[in-house]
Amino acid sequence: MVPQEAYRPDAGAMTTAIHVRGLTKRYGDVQAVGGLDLEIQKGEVFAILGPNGAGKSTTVEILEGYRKRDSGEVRVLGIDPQKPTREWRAKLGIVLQTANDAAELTVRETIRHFAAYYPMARDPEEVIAKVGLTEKADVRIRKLSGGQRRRVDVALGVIGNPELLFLDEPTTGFDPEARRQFWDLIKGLAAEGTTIVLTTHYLDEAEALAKRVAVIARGRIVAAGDPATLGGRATAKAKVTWADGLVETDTPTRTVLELSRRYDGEVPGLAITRPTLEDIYLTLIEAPE
Ligand SMILES: Nc1ncnc2c1ncn2[C@@H]1O[C@H](COP(=O)(O)OP(=O)(O)OP(=O)(O)O)[C@@H](O)[C@H]1O
Repeated sequence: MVPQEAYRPDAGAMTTAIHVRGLTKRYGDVQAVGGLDLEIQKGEVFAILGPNGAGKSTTVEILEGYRKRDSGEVRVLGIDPQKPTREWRAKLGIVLQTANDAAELTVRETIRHFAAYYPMARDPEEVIAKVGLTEKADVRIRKLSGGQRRRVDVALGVIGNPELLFLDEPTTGFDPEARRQFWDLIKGLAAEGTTIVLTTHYLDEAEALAKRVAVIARGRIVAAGDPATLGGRATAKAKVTWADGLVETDTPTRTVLELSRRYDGEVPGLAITRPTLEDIYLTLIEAPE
C-alpha cells in the first residue's frame, strides 16, 4: 500500500500563497535584496515594513513578475513569476505606487473598461461603492484629488476579483477618514478569503490589518511575526510613569499597588506603557548587522 502522505505531496503548496528562499537582487553596486526568505499562507493579510531603500518594492516586483531575480527560489500561487501564465496573471491584483494615467475617462468608464479584461471580474458598481467613489463615478479622473485617484487605483487592483492582492503603499495621500474606509475595504476582502500583501510606512495600518508583518532592512528580513509580539514586544518591560517618577518593570501591577499605598490612594499622572510597534520597528531597523 502507498503511504498516506504519498497522496498529498502538494499539501503545503495548496495552503502556501508565496514561498521565497534565498532571494537576491543586485543593481550594479547596490545589493537591493540579499538572501530573503518569506512564507505567506493563503488567506493571510501580510504587511511588509521597512525604511526607504530597504528592498521592499524590489521584492514585491519580483513576486509580481515585473522584475527578474538574480538567484533564489520563488513561487507565487504555485508558479515561478518569471514564467507567468495568463491564468496566473488573472489571479493577481496589483496596486502600484504610481497612479494610473487614463485621466480623460470617468471613474465608471475606467473601472468598466478594466473589468472587461478579467474572466471573474467583480461588478464595477459594487467596486466603485466599496472604494467610496459612488458620488464621483461620472467625474473624469483628472478632476479627482490625489486621495480619490488612489482609490481608483485600489478599485482597479480588486476589479478582477484577485486571489492574491498586492498593495504598495496604498493609503499614501489619504485623509484619516478615507484611510479608515480603506481599512474596512481590506478587512472585507480578507474576510472573503483574498490573500493580501501590503507594503506600508504606516505602522498603525500594519497593526490594524495584518496578522503577520515582516520588517525588511538592508535587503533582508530582520524580524517577522504577529505585530502584537514582534521583537519581544509583548514581553518587554512596562514603563510606569507618574508625576514624580518613572520605573521600568516586569511587574507593573505591583509597582502601581506600592505607589497607591505611598500616595494613599490616587497616584498623580499615572500611566503604564509598553513599547509600541513603532518603538520595536525603530530598534529593529537601527540594529547593527
Ligand atoms: N531600477 C533600479 N536601478 C538601480 N537601483 C535601484 C533600482 N530600483 C531600486 N534600486 C535601489 O535598490 C535599493 C532598494 O530599493 P527598493 O525600491 O526595493 O526599496 P524600498 O524598500 O521599496 O524603498 P521605498 O520605501 O523608498 O519605496 C535602493 O538602494 C534603491 O536605490
